[in-house]
Amino acid sequence: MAREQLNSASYNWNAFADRPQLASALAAKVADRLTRAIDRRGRAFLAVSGGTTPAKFFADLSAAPIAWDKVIVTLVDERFVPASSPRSNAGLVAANLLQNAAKAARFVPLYHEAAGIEDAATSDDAALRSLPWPLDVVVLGMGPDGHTASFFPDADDLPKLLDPASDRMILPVHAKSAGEPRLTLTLARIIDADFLALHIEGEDKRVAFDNAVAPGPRKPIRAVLDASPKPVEVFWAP
Ligand SMILES: O=C1O[C@H](COP(=O)(O)O)[C@@H](O)[C@H](O)[C@H]1O
Repeated sequence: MAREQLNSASYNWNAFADRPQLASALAAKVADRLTRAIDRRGRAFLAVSGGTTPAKFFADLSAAPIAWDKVIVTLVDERFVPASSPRSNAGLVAANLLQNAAKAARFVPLYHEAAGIEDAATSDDAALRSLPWPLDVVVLGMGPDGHTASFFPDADDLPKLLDPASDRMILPVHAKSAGEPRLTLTLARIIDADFLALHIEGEDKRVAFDNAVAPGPRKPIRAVLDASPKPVEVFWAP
């Protein structure tokens, strides 16, 4: 059900009675899109977000009976911390998604030891170029401030992160509100995806989303909705 058409893109609002039902539905949709990609091109390329929201969705997806050995999983963004850190998105993915059937997938992390975030982003960008772009599936999250990926409203160089014509895969992010330096997919790579979903939960995120799509100062999530050539599938539960 499309709640409203935006001035340059649209989104579809998929609301669920509770979070387990959302997790099950999103996992089934992502598994279906991955299988279609494998049927079409012999492999599938998935980018997922971290934070606190996706754990149940990851657990449901990890059990999906698909050809996980043909799936490459990477991150939409990463905090500049090792996988052993409780802040690590790679750690969240390892503990919740790369389990069960999904253990057979190939995981490509973003964090690696480097002199600094700029060096890490440069080497990530070079290393990830060999992956089978464009992404088949991207699942975004969103913070209460309207950030998505690591596109924080107070990020230095935010226009560069949000440039729909960027040829970069990965860029570094410095933002006071981010907690630590970040590595992020660029908006250009995100909107190239064959299937783009936004997974948000709770009344606070619904209000934040509604504020972001209302007229007014443009939040990063709105930049993604406006730039996406296809409707973004929003999955929400209270
Ligand atoms: O810092 C981050 O925040 C967003 C949203 O996280 P959530 O805990 O509010 O769901 C997340 O999508 C992103 O991957 C993460 O690095």
